Amino acid sequence: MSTRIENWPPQDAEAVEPHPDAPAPGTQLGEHYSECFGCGHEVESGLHLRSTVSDDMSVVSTFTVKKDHQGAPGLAHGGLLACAFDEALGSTVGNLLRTPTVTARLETDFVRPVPVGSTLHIAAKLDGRSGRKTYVSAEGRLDAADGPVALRARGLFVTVGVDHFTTHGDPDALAKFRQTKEAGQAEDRDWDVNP
Ligand SMILES: CCCCCCCC/C=C\CCCCCCCC(=O)SCCNC(=O)CCNC(=O)[C@H](O)C(C)(C)COP(=O)(O)OP(=O)(O)OC[C@H]1O[C@@H](n2cnc3c(N)ncnc32)[C@H](O)[C@@H]1OP(=O)(O)O
Repeated sequence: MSTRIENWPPQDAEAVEPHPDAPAPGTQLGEHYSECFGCGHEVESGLHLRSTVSDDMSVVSTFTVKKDHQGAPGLAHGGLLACAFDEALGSTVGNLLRTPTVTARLETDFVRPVPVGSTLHIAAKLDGRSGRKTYVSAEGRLDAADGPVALRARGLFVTVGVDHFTTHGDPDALAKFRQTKEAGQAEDRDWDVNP
């Protein structure tokens, strides 16, 4: 299952269309869950990614590297950087296609070191879709939208039903997720498949 996807997107992928009710370019996306390590405000040492729709097919996110995110002294841990890309790519798919998806595959190329204190500007775009599979890729630049490229990533996200979360997730956490939504604390989430 884990063979590298050589052609990106693969030949069977079709052009992807954003959902008719996808948030418009310029919309700032809220956290999708307050306890999410990637974007949730309740996770003190989390990544606190903040994302904005840039066009029909793209979302830009920022992530500022803190001391808690170190691997080597003064430098971001690679796994955390991959996590930031997982969040940025997943948020792009989830918000522009308005469907629940999970990461099936994530490839990350680390191009240059990312120091503590720097801000990664991650530009992610939808590349194609084939059935339940959505292909999405991103570049992360240091300290500015046109700064030097520090990482590149590609992700395959698979659309799942709500049963994925109800079967495998924690009921209390799901209840909290729903309450957050009902209280309007996260972005509008009128998903096609609604938990
Ligand atoms: C109630 C909540 C609602 C949520 C809605 C909120 C949305 C918020 C909006 C936005 C924010 C989102 C931000 C989140 C960001 C972070 C996301 C994560 O980190 S997710 C956690 C990590 N990922 C997992 O835990 C998956 C674990 N894996 C699985 O559960 C399964 O393997 C799954 C679902 C991925 C696939 O299992 P199958 O049984 O459903 O389907 P099969 O047939 O195996 O795969 C479907 C197709 O995908 C291909 N595929 C699957 N895995 C592949 C791989 N590794 N490489 C290549 N192809 C793969 C297969 O070959 C197949 O392709 P063919 O349709 O036959 O052409």
